[in-house]
Amino acid sequence: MPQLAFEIGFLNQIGKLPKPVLREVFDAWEKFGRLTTEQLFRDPGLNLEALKRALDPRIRTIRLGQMWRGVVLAPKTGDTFMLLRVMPHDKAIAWAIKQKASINAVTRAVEIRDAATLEELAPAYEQIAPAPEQRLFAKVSDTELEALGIDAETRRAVRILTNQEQLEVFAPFFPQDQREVLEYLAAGFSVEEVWQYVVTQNRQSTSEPAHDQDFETAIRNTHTRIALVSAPDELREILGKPFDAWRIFLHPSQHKIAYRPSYSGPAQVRGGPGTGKTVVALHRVKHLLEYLREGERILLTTYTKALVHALKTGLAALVPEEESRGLVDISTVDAFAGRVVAAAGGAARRPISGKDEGLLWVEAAKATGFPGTGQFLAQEYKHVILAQNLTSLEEYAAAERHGRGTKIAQSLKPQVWAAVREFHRRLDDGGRRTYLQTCDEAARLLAERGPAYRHIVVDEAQDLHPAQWRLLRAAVPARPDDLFIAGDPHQRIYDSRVSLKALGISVAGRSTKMRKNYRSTHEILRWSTSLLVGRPIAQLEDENRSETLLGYRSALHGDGPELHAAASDDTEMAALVARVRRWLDSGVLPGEIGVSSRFNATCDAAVAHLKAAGIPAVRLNADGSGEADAVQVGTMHSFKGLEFRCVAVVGAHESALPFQRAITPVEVDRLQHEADLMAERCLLFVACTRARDGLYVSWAGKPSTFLAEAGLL
Ligand SMILES: Nc1ncnc2c1ncn2[C@@H]1O[C@H](COP(=O)(O)OP(=O)(O)OP(=O)(O)O)[C@@H](O)[C@H]1O
Repeated sequence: MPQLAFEIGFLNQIGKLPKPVLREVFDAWEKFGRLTTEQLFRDPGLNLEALKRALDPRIRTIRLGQMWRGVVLAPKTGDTFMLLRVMPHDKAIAWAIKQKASINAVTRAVEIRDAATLEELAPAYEQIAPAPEQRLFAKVSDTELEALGIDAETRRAVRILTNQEQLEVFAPFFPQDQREVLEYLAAGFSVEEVWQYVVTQNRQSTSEPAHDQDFETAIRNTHTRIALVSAPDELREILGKPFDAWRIFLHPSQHKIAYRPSYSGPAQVRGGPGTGKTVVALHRVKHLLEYLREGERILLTTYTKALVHALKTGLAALVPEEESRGLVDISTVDAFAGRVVAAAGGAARRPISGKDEGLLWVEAAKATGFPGTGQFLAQEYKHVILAQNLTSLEEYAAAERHGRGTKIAQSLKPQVWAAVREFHRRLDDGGRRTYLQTCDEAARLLAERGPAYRHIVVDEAQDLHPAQWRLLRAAVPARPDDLFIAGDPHQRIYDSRVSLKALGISVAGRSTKMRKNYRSTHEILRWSTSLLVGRPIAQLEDENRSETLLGYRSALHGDGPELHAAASDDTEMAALVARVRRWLDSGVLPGEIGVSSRFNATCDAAVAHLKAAGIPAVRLNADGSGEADAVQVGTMHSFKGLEFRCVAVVGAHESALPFQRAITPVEVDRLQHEADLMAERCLLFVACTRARDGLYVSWAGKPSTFLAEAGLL
């Protein structure tokens, strides 16, 4: 029976297509399932039309109402058709006649290339190309390229390219699997690495097509880009939830990590923003649920409440069975700690806010006559005393102060310790406790009473403090598949420096890096990445090693970020309103727009201005819930882990980023000063990388120095 499969190019369009056109797609899909191949070709409603000037006679169009057409691959043999794109009539024809379909000889998957555009581009670049040995792929032989699936037609274009920028021009037109190979090679990976990271991933479990026209087999081999839908409800769900493409296509490299039967100990998945770490973490939970024994439970945990909300929604979509999901607790690490302490009947103590904690340190310093600042004490407490779980002056006196930039005399340590005791006393008197103290106590309780979970899956792991890691370590027995950790040190925005290795959590041999971004367009990504390029970022597993964004890339293309320099706060807000209105006018829904700023006050102002202009807008609740069909406005911290179709980053002025009050003065601690600056830079990076299709960055007066330093102005 014939069938209409869906190619990722079409799936990525779904969110932007008018609803009536999607209904037409649904009807067409049904028709493919109902008629014979012969009837399909003769059906006047469908009009499976061959195109006169088509480069590839197999590429045809189908009617989707009066104005729209679907571009379809109609192979000569077999009865599986493939919908590639949906466009208005003229555009569809213009696009369709330029495309060619082929089967990759190595991955055995179907690929589509814009052969006409490649032909058009090549001569101009050939004319300006330097000597062959100076070109981009000069060091890779034809045999090697062929072994990686680069066919002769692509090689002709490849041999002209001189640099990365030129590859970017050609890339969208290359066949998909081949494009990925070329991008990896250009990023400096060896032929062997590309084979391992890319080719073997894309050719998993494939059957050999019988001949070079056997598209039937090749379509079924193309797990990463083609969805075969068997039930109407399944298709309704796909068409109704445009951003859930990941549920259909877990890339093989993601699948391999998420569904590996077992890891012999803690495992880690890392990668830049939007590489699918959260998606992989959710799939890992699904996998672990399959094998969970009676009485066992899973903890899925992260840093912020907003992300907990997103994880709950994501897991509900992936694991529809409520009973199964009931075996997973989803909460922040702090909330988990609170539950452990409460369950043990510990005295109820209110958590103290960061601001009040700072004040308490100032008071403790004053009361004990400590000669330094409250800020120094707070950081010494967090990064040395709590981080290493030091419980006596003797332990503190003997401890290493790794990562601290100020030396302190041995003779001063008793004074530090006296201030710490005073701080504790004041907390006790007020019936208060810091979040990290609660984690510390919970870890101790679990160490006495035994672990609470069989598996723990951690998302956004880069921001957890050693005390939180100790809690997680105590909450799960050291067995295979105990901890699954997803994180990205480039997005470290809270001041926690952790080396998993130093905490006894070794992921050696079980750490995988993902490099392909599925969220943002290449243009947004390249711009945002400039903020961090060349700046050393410590790895999560071992702080003495650096993480890089080498090979990090996106296959999506679109507009680059739009920058706006305003003269005043008011004109900046007026420009924001105008920008949001343009997004809305182009069909973006209010809930698909995020507005982010460094400060709460700027967020409030943005909400007020948007509302005054009649645009629904809400502050993003700490728990991530809230009105779904309004523009979501939140601080950069609260945007962590989330994503929006369009993002406006406002208030990116010199006085806001970096925010001087968040930066420890050099004289208090040099290393801390640098770490704080980096966290502010990462904050801007996090905010910008939440955007899928549209990014807008504005400031009033002078722009943030981060923008100029990164060459982005
Ligand atoms: N294989 C895939 N195919 C298509 N889309 C994908 C795939 N994997 C992930 N995505 C989509 O990419 C986006 C980013 O995924 P996800 O949030 O898991 O990334 P992340 O690495 O956790 O990002 P961040 O670190 O920035 O929070 C999501 O919209 C997700 O649905």
